Amino acid sequence: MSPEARKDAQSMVRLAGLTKRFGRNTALDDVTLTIGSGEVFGYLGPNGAGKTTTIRLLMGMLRPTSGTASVLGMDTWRESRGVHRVVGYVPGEPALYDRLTGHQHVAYCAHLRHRDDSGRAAEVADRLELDLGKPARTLSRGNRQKLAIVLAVMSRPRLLVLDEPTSGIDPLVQQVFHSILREHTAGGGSALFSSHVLGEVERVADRIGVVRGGKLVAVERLQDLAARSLHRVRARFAGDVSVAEFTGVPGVRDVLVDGRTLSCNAPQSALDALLKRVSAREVEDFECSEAPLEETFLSYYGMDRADGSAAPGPAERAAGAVGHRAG
Ligand SMILES: Nc1ncnc2c1ncn2[C@@H]1O[C@H](COP(=O)(O)OP(=O)(O)OP(=O)(O)O)[C@@H](O)[C@H]1O
Repeated sequence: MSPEARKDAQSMVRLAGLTKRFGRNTALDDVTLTIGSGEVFGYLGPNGAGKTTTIRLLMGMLRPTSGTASVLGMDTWRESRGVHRVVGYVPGEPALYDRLTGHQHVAYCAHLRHRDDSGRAAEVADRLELDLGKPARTLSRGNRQKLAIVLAVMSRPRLLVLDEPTSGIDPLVQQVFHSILREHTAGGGSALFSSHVLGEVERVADRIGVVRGGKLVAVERLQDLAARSLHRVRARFAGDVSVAEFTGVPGVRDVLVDGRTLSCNAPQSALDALLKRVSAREVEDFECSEAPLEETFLSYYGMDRADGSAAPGPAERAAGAVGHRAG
């Protein structure tokens, strides 16, 4: 085995210069990334960024224009059958057979894989509070999503490919899903978890990657993002202040001044310098609180908000200024 092939077999997923064009539209542009054993990789990007294209390339449903995608050293296009044996896939819109019940879906998938996973399927369905006795056409969106999760995890795959798997599922059941995912990684399994918001992946991802316009613009460990967690600073002064008084402080971002009030975001490392600037003026009111991780993320990467609205302008300008390209 060549050193390159050995490296491939060690990493669960390996994307190398992966590019997909549809006519003149480049949906995915030179993406290079590895996902290791036991790792959950949160794959984030706004609508149309290239997440689903990446997943379809990974599942061998699309042929790369250039570059390669492999799972456990198997090329996802040329060796897709081998790849499908080790991957569990939860699509964004699960394709189910309307007339078949959950049990019948389980039996059908078990038949395709030549193995009986019905015990494991029943256990997962029970934990997700899903009734496997009902035909798919009678299931709500959230329950269809649960059935797709059961079908993906029941064979204990090495890799889970999850396309916004918890959309439509209530928060308590999402927690159950997260514990199923943790058990999967504790056993050495990996997951690629795609979403358009950090909130969906932040409790389970080890690393996050941000894709935008087909390019992987940043890859970062979630704990490093947490370490750079921003504080929201608000101050009201006795007289008018100017933006210029606060913009020069390294690390301070999203500075807004409205007459006598200042609002900005700052990592902990910038607080001392910022406070010295603030206290150079007469302060009437002051507030400093740690921002939720989602806000730190929005500020650095300019992603969509959970409610679908765009991130503010300064965040957009700062996007890509931190983090690093995937290697
Ligand atoms: N089969 C196709 N033919 C032509 N263009 C396509 C095709 N599939 C995807 N695209 C284009 O590729 C780009 C990336 O799309 P993709 O579906 O991968 O984005 P996404 O990040 O999954 O978005 P969303 O979050 O909305 O699902 C878009 O510009 C899309 O219009």
